Amino acid sequence: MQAFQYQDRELFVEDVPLAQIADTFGTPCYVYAESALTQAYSAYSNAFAGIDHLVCYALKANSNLAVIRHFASLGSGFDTVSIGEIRRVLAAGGEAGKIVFSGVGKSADEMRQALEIGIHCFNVESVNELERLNRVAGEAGKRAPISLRVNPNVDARTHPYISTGLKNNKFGIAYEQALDTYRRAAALPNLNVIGIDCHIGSQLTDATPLIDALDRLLVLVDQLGEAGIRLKHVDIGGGLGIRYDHETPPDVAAYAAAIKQRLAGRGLSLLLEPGRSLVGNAGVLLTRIEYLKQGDGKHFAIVDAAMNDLMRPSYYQAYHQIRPVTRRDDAVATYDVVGPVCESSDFLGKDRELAVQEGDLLAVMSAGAYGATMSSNYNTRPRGAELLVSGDSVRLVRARETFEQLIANEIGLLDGND
Ligand SMILES: Cc1ncc(COP(=O)(O)O)c(C=O)c1O
Ligand SMILES: N[C@@H](CCCC[NH3+])C(=O)O
Repeated sequence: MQAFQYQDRELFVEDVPLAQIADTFGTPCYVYAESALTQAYSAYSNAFAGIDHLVCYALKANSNLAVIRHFASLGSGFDTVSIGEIRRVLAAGGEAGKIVFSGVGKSADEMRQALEIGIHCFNVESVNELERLNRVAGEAGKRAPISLRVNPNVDARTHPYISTGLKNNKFGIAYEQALDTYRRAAALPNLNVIGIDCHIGSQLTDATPLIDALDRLLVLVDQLGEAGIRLKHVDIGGGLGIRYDHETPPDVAAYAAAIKQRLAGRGLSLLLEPGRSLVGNAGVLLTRIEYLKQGDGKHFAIVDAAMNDLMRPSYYQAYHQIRPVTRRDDAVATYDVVGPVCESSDFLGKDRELAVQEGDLLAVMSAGAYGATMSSNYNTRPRGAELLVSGDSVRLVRARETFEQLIANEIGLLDGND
């Protein structure tokens, strides 16, 4: 079932008209469909059934506690990139033993806390990080479970800002240095070498580079085995794309089949770190048109959401479909849909054919991933509310920020600290 669809002229989320949500909770707001979260997760768990695997949802895509809790209830693990994200997982009821901790810049304090919490694995990205983790673990009287994030030097063929697996990217350990680095890791007393991982980029619309990357990791796994270093798992990261416009993203089942074939008989368990493909099409950004404006040769629909709410269009020139919440028969015109922020790059969509009037609601589609999590308070704009819909029930899962919250860390300091 499609989670967002028209019934007559009204766009619904599951069984609820989006217009009703806007009236009750105001705009802008993010609206998530629980059925779409479940469906996306099930696509992975069904496709990988039969092999030892753990889906570690990358919560940088959407870290709302209710979303995390839902995935935890489905059995998910979590890929995290800060102690803050780890604490979110715990706050939402996720299991510490199913958390992997990625990222190039883990601080000693983050390591200490993650060791105390007892996460499943540190995905280590450099030799210096390895040595720091060994020291911190020794001081804490622990042994840190580690995987090395290897940079397989594979071109993910995606937007350069979200490509991470080429040798000129900051991520991971260079492929040629991986064997040596594993030998060093195995010799450090406070580390327990359990895995290998990679993540080559995001919004991949062809799975071939992901499979190529896995093949390259498996060559290393074999070489490590010959050197007496036996790994328990391979973690192939995230990256599967979604349909924003006319893309045909890789089918999870076909992707799984290719992976299963390569892992057969190896005795390795599999970790995956999907983010976007679990949440992207489960959310929309709901916004209301404040003004229609006729420029010199341009029509603008000025809405109450902006680049601070959804930065993907201005940051990556990313395309999101924009749909009217109530369809009209009025004449269609071509609009740039823009926000109130004081930047020319503040747009949500360009040259969109819409039949709209002032006061109408628009739904910016496919906004469940890297929407709310990348939002900011630029122009002192409070972040909007977030709602989670299941059938005909609507739950407020993040309240709209208030002005008082925005200035809270400044107000007491206004007259200086002396
Ligand atoms: C280490 C790591 N794992 C997983 C992901 C999730 O990627 P995606 O949302 O493309 O599935 C990311 C983000 O790109 C990442 O950096
Ligand atoms: N933020 C990016 C994805 C980056 C993933 C993080 N490694 C996006 O919106 O597409």
